[in-house]
Amino acid sequence: MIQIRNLCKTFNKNTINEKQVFDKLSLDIEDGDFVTIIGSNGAGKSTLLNMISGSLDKDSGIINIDGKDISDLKEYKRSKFIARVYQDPSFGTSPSMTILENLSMAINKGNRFGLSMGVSKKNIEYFKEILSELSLGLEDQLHTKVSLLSGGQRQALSLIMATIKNPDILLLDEHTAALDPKTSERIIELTGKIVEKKKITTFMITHNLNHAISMGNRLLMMHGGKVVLDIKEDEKKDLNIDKLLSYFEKIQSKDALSDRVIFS
Ligand SMILES: Nc1ncnc2c1ncn2[C@@H]1O[C@H](COP(=O)(O)OP(=O)(O)OP(=O)(O)O)[C@@H](O)[C@H]1O
Repeated sequence: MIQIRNLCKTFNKNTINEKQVFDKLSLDIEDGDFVTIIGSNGAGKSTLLNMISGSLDKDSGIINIDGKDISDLKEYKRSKFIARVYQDPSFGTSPSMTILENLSMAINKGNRFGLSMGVSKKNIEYFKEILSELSLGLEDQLHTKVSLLSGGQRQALSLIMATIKNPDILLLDEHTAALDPKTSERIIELTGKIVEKKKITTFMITHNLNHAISMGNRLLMMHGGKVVLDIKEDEKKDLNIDKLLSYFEKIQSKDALSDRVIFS
């Protein structure tokens, strides 16, 4: 279980650019939850994932995972159990290396041995098996440099690399936003399959409301550094775009109302 308690984060403190993103944010996530996160620009979605992954330090607060506070643990230590896929397909892979080398590196992550240890005959067979499930023909291109792959192929590879060692937590930050609609659907489908098979606790930021509704068992809407909507299980199954848009409108009208109060 992930317990976030009283998380505070302000960028550029005591400067003209000071920006408070979180003021005592608290959130509980159950093991195996697949949480989709939506919200306006600047709502704090990426900052939340950055603080869970450790790429950003907290100001104060606690991030407990299975009862242990990890909020002071360095990012590289957290990466043993937290995996991440970014919006840019080039982030998760090494373009100058081959598919085989990338996968070998991923399967060796955290080991003290060089990547050659991962290039065993057994692993090659395993890599071919997982790649063939993608139906992208990558299993026959093990020696192809990743820089020659399309964005969708690279993102599929990034997902496989991120999850090959069965992380406890998977952070997806708009990981299909840079892909064309058809490829985006394929990567979403692959995401669903991997998460279901490996039972990984997953956070997926998306601006695609269809994906936010169709994927996962829980939906969070963030606004101004707060979780303003938290829809779980059965309620989420009943959700549709119209309902979600009406929630958005309510929140925006609340904002307009508070602006009016401030300026009146
Ligand atoms: N490294 C940083 N330095 C200064 N301000 C930052 C930094 N990272 C984020 N912010 C600010 O914090 C706020 C939240 O940003 P964040 O990227 O978390 O929003 P988001 O909900 O992911 O938005 P988007 O949908 O646009 O990606 C924004 O106002 C942003 O400008």
